[in-house]
Amino acid sequence: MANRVLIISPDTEDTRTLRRSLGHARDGPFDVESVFTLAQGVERIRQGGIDAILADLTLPDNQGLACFDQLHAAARHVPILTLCDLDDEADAKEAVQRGAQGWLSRGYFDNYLVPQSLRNIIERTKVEQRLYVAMARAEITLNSIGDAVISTDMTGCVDYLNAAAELITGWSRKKAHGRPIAEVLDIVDGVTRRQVVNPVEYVLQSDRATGLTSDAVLVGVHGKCIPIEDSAAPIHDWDGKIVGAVMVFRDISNAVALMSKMRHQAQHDFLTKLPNRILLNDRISQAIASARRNNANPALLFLDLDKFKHINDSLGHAVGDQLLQAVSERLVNCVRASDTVSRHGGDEFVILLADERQPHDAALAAEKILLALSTPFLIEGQQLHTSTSIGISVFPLDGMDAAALIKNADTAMYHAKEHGRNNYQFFSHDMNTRAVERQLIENNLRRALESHEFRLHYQPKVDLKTNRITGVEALLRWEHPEWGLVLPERFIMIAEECGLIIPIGRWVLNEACEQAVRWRNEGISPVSIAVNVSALEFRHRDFFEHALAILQTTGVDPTCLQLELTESVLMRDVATSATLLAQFKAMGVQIAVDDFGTGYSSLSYLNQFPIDVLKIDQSFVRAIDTAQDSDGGIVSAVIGMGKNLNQRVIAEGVEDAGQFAFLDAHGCNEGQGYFFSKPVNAGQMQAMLNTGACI
Ligand SMILES: Nc1nc2c(ncn2[C@@H]2O[C@H](COP(=O)(O)O[C@H]3[C@@H](O)[C@H](n4cnc5c(=O)[nH]c(N)nc54)O[C@@H]3COP(=O)(O)O)[C@@H](O)[C@H]2O)c(=O)[nH]1
Repeated sequence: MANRVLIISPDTEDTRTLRRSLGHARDGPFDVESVFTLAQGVERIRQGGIDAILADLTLPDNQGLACFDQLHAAARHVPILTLCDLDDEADAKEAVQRGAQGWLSRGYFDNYLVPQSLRNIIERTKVEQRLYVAMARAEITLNSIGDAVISTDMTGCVDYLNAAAELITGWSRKKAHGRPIAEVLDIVDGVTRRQVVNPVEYVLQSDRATGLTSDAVLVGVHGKCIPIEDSAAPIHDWDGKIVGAVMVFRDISNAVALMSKMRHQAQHDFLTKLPNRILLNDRISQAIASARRNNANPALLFLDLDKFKHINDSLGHAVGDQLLQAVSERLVNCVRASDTVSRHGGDEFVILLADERQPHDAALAAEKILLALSTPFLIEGQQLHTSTSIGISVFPLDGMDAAALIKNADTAMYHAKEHGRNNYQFFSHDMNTRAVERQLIENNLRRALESHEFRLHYQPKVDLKTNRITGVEALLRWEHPEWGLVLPERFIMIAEECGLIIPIGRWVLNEACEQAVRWRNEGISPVSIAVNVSALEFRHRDFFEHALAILQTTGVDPTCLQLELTESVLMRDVATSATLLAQFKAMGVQIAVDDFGTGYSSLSYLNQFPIDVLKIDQSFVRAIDTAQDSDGGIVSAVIGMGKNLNQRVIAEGVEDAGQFAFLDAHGCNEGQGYFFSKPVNAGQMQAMLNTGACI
């Protein structure tokens, strides 16, 4: 279809010339219309269909630039060429500044140039129109999509953001414009939270498209962290030269949440929400790997609810399900957060005690569980009683991997069932015996104090030169009504582990002080009584206050009391030990280091403590005259050290005349051991004290 040109001119000659030249144009004629005034021109433009305008700016109803402005306002998207005299082109030039496409000089309306010029400007306008539409389409599309788009120039400064990018980053297009991309897109690693290289920077440097590492997190302007997924690509100009980069990214919070939900579902039991077998296996493998590094003994507890089937069958599955949920809750409350309670299926649960150091800890956990499940469950208004049988396997003794440990804990659980249910059994026979023995002792210890089953025996310490008794060591004995005399080796450690050593230790100190007073009242000259103090007692916050109270109430002379502490007890917290010892020392209480030589104390630290006595451990005394220490080098070294530090040295465990002679010859002050006397009861000790020598 021919292009339609509107001529607006009062000059009929100009109009005729132009009509002729346009009507006979070589590439096809134009449809030409003409009007005389601006008002007529504006009216025609409004009707539409005009492709180009040739306008004289000297019209009867308006002239010059004002005339052009009005015309341009009416025909914003129609190209205009103005007509002017050759010697009066100023307005025509200014009109170009205001939007005209050019001008034609009167008298030079060339038959070839005029149509050619009109065709050019009409074509250019059409191209611009198409470009405008394309840009508008792109803009609308970019602002309608959910993906965020951001582009930069070659310096990495932002020059465009779509609506989604504004929403995710929190930056408006206006504020972001010209800012460095790393400022607008602060991207960190989702796991380490460390800054990652912005993909746009990579693209600008490499001229290559790239994707972001997985786990990328965008930190928005208000610090909100949004997991994102993105890709970035270079923008090239016509010559293929890189001029910037564009990055497309999207908020994947929902996908991440969904994925984590699916992962959780795949690894957890639907009913109880506990970890399932898959997750348990994974945790066991992790615990084993860490146990190899840390020398730990993770343990597995395999639980089967006793008579659960009966409850399920008689009261229905809904009640059974609720019972399983309630049991799960109690189990979780019985263990540490670092342990894993899992449901193995049905009424079976497996618990991983991840960083157990001693198999005994597994027994304690099992007891706690038995106790927790012994309280009835209240479900749908009914009281339900259940119990559990527990099998225990311990790494590495009972298995080197998850499968073996689970299998053996399961086997042990069957033994527990055979033992009458509601109990636990270790897979290993030895451990079972030890656990049972330990439990038995702990249970009996708990009532031993109230039942007055403890006694003190005394062993004399003897001056090696004079053979006179210099003092006694109080040694605890337990007279069990059925087992007879129980030695401390069998129960002291258990008492420490369950905390009973605190009341027992207080009883020992009180009894020793009362005995010293009883002997004094019997007319025996004051004798030094040594009492063993364990780590837990020494560290107890009230240890000093209690000891002071005992000294005051019994009325014993503090200089007659000696506290025996091992090196390891002293070294555990040097500063606290020094302070505490200084307090005792200020009262006149004597301090002895027991089992000297078996610990790892630093001599410079030891020097900080107000020590009166060093007790050479029996193992060194025993080694005299044996292949281990044929010349008694260790013993004589300790004796020499004690002398230099002005401390008395007592040799423990002296059993024969050879040891006695050696110690005496090397200047050891005192000795203690079966060579002089075994520990004896208070009456027998009193008889010796009466004579001053061992009988
Ligand atoms: N915290 C407390 N610990 C206590 C208390 N009473 C004792 N103990 C500690 O228990 C360990 C074992 O004590 P016991 O069975 O009484 O053995 C002592 C002596 O009977 C034994 N001994 C003494 N002479 C000889 C000897 O010639 N040969 C030989 N084989 N054994 C001998 O040595 C034990 C004394 O050891 P020590 O305390 O190191 O002087 C023991 O570690 C006690 O400390 C208590 O009330 N509280």
